[in-house]
Amino acid sequence: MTAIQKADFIDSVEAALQYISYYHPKDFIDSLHAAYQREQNPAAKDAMAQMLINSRMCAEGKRPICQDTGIVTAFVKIGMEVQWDTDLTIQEMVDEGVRRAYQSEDNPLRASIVKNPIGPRVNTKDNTPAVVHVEMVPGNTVDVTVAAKGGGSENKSKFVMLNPNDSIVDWVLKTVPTMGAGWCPPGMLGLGIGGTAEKAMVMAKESLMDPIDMHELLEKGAETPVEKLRVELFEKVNELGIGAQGLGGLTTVLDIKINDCPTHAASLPVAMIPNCAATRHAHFVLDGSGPSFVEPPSLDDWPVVTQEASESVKKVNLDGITQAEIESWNPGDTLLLSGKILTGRDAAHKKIKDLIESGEGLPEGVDFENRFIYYVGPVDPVRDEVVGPAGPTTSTRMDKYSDMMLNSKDTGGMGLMGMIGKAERGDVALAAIKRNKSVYLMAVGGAAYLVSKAIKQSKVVAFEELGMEAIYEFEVKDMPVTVAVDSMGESVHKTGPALWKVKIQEAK
Ligand SMILES: O=C(O)C[C@H](O)C(=O)O
Repeated sequence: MTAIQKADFIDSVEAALQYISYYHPKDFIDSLHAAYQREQNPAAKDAMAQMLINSRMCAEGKRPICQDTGIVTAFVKIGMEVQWDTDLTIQEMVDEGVRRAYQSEDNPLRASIVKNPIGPRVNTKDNTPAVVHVEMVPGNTVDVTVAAKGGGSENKSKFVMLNPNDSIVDWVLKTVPTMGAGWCPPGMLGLGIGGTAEKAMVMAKESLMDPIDMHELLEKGAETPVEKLRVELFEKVNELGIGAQGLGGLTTVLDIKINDCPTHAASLPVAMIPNCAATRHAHFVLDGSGPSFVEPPSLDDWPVVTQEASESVKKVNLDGITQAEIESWNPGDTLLLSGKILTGRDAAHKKIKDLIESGEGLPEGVDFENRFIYYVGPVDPVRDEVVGPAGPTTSTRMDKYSDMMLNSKDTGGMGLMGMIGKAERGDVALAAIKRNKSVYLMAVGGAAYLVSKAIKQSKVVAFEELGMEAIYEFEVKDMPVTVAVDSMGESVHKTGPALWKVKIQEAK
């Protein structure tokens, strides 16, 4: 029998979660770098450059790759000959490891978990609880894989119950374009095929814990039905031309992972969960000899990447920006923003809406008129930081507030001039942008530490009780963004993928 000590388990979970917050897996870096070198769309290539530069910065600075330091998922496989020396359950021990990792004084992570999902969605402040999957297996060790899963990619999970003779490929190729870019491609798609609905989803999630090996599979040649499906989906999903950050390009997925298992004769359950540019998972085994810590990588594992200056870079001062200047920007233009911006995301927008509808109005000192909003929930600062990693959240979730925020004050709106976030805007937002001759700018998701270096001042101006979802005022200098929707309502997230899908087809 092997006795596993509570402290060893908790210490190992804490260390692994800290590790994955700032170290990408090497297989991910190698695969992303190869995709970067292949990429022919300058905008997608620049996005991947920012991700790679950010990744190396995080490895050096030991600060989070993404401001969304995720909801923790743990797969715990307990050997049948294991004995526990603990007064806590597996869930309680994992949660204690999460609490310590996310409340670290040296590298604080972001508390992203809210209680009672249907309201009032109060933040739990310590990022617990984790989602824990426990299994009993033969042997005398405890095998643990932990992952930090961002909300942007998790929100794009899909499930379908196909008929036994339906085409999985057809369903995936129809579904992936509906997922937009909120899952921060390039990443991976994890599929769970078979079992029952819930079994398929767990298989899909667990498949994402495997290292990226598509390059090796292509070299070896696909032999089994699963390998053949992986290769077919890999090639055909990339032929969609969605590209990095949904800007259009050659690489949308770096790998396709598939777990499968027996299922009912009448069923073909298929779950698909994307993993994003912040792919974060680590594996360790406890054998009773003490805690198990993942070996830190060498900085030599990271390629040296520099950003090629784009010809269309425009330095922009948002303080005093004019309507004419906004209307001069074209889709795809690269801007370096300086000046003051306000932040706000899901919870803040709901509060603003409630305050307006109740007639109470905005808090003293909060005025969006002629301002820009940045959809972000930052990590708390540490040491001499102004703010922790602060990359964009998915803008699409705020589409329904576009009229409220963009319409002029004399028509009952907030009079906002522009929005900054990531991923595509839906038709409601595009119409509001066009009607108000506003603009939507895109910052790269998955380059949060790099983006934070452009933030020179930060203060909470409203809704402090919302934690990372409060309204902050940032002062930025040379914050890199791309014009994603211009004042005419043209969206690069529509034109880019459509153009590159054709280019890829023509090049075949
Ligand atoms: O929560 C965040 O900061 C980002 C989120 O993961 C998203 O991609 O929308």
